Amino acid sequence: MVVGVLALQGSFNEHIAVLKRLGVKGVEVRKPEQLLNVSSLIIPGGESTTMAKLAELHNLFPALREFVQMGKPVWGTCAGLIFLANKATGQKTGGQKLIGGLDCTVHRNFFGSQIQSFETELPIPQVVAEDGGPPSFRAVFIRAPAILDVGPDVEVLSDIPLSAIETLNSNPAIQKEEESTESGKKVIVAVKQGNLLATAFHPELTADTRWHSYFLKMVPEIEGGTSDIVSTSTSNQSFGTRSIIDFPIYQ
Ligand SMILES: NC(=O)CC[C@H](N)C(=O)O
Repeated sequence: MVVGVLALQGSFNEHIAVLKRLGVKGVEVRKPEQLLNVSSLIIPGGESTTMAKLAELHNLFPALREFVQMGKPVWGTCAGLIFLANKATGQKTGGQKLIGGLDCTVHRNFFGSQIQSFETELPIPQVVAEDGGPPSFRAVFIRAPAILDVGPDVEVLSDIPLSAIETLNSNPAIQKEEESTESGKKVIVAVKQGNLLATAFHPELTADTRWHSYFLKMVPEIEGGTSDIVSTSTSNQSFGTRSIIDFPIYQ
């Protein structure tokens, strides 16, 4: 099995390059039938409105929604996060089509325009951290969205204090959010909900592969993925031949 990367637009090459560095084959997905050949999917950053139009053109929405609903691991980065959200605000007039499945409201371009893009160090979530690795990761936000609220099944992995982003104080969306956020003035930038992972930042643009490794652990078919589950199993079956329902991670 290989990891699919939606390759309509955006930073799909960069994701494929990181997968390659981790010894995993990433393949470009542009047509619905190509989803049948992949175990999981990364939806890259880019421009979610354009991506939605291209997905519509290629008749990808039914297959993408089915892929999500089947419980296959899907990771959306930035525009990919918007694409996976159940609800988006800050959209262009007329809205945009979303795959949905991720129970959250995402605000497009939350941190401002392209020139207000920024990088910052954020603490690495415990589940993503690796032994001996640095305690933080470089989070690259490019005209990024932020998650404003999440449903009960959504686990928050990372958030960011609005006060940390000085240049953004002039952004009306942030000011509004600062007023409405009760304590700590934070917005959410990374979440997990079952088979879905979403990040507002771009790990594929850094040398730190820990977010990709974390996603790969959600993909049982990959050699090395969920290895702790396999090693504690009493089964002698080889990793690659076990059925998906044998893996507790899918429950
Ligand atoms: N880096 C990105 O993916 C930017 C996302 C873009 N602002 C959008 O709304 O789609």
